[in-house]
Amino acid sequence: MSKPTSGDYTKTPGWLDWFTGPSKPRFQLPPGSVDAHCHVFGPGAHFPYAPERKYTPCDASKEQLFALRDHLGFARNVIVQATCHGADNRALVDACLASGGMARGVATVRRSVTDEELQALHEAGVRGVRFNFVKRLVDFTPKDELLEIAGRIAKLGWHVVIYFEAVDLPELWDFFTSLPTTVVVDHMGRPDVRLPVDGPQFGLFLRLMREHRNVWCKVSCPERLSLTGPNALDGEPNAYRDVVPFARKVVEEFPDRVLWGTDWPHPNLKDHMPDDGLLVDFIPHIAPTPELQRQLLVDNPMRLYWADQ
Ligand SMILES: O=C(O)c1cc(C(=O)O)oc(=O)c1
Repeated sequence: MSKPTSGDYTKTPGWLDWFTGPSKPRFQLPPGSVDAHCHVFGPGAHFPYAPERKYTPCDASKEQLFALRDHLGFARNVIVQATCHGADNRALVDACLASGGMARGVATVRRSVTDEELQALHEAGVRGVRFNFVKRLVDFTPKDELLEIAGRIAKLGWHVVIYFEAVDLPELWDFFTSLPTTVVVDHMGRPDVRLPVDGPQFGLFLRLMREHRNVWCKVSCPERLSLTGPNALDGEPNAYRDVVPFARKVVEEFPDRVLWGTDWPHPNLKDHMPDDGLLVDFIPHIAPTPELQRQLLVDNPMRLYWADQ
């Protein structure tokens, strides 16, 4: 793959660029698989980063994303608006439009968005909005504003993607369970994987999914959640073993409400940048049967993002 650039921007100190030589996965993805969580960053020279951003990344263009898709063997992408672009969805829309229908988007919008703008996003391929509660990534948005947005996008048949840390779930529970749409949780609600999979913290998340059948989960980002690895580098076939029991529990209990994505280009990783080919090799550890793999990678994302097909 071509190398990451950063144009006139100065990257956040310590920023790790995405890995330019991903291996070919050993795991053969089912035909039609969807990478249901990835981002584009800029390029900043065409699509400036938002003034209110909390980090400045290296660029990660649509061409580089689509090259990775083809290399890994995915058919489609769901591109999630990254916080470094704030509520300016131009890079996301540009990527969706350039994909020939093979990418859908999840946008970030403010209360001031007009119905015409929402309609234009829909036509570009946007099917959801993201509400972010991770304090190191965004400033607080009042819940009444988010509820108003949720009510408006529900009419378009869109869903809400939520990103939060496990310790904040008790406080956010009432808000999440009041949302009128399908709700997709990013990165399993970021559990602390040192705690037991059947303990109270992850138990609360499982309860959210058990009691609320509109809640879905991305069983993604083992590279963020893992504390003991081993990392997906240097041909490691069994990466991030400490995350496996958590993801596998969710896949096996809720096989029709799970999604998977690479999270490329992996913003804000601090200690290593994974080989995306080896990340794909993580999938059969959490979805061990062909049936579970097909649901996770094809049937579920197609139902949510390409419902018209
Ligand atoms: O944990 C993160 O730093 C992170 C950031 C973003 C974003 O900036 O949008 O998205 C993700 O999925 C994860």
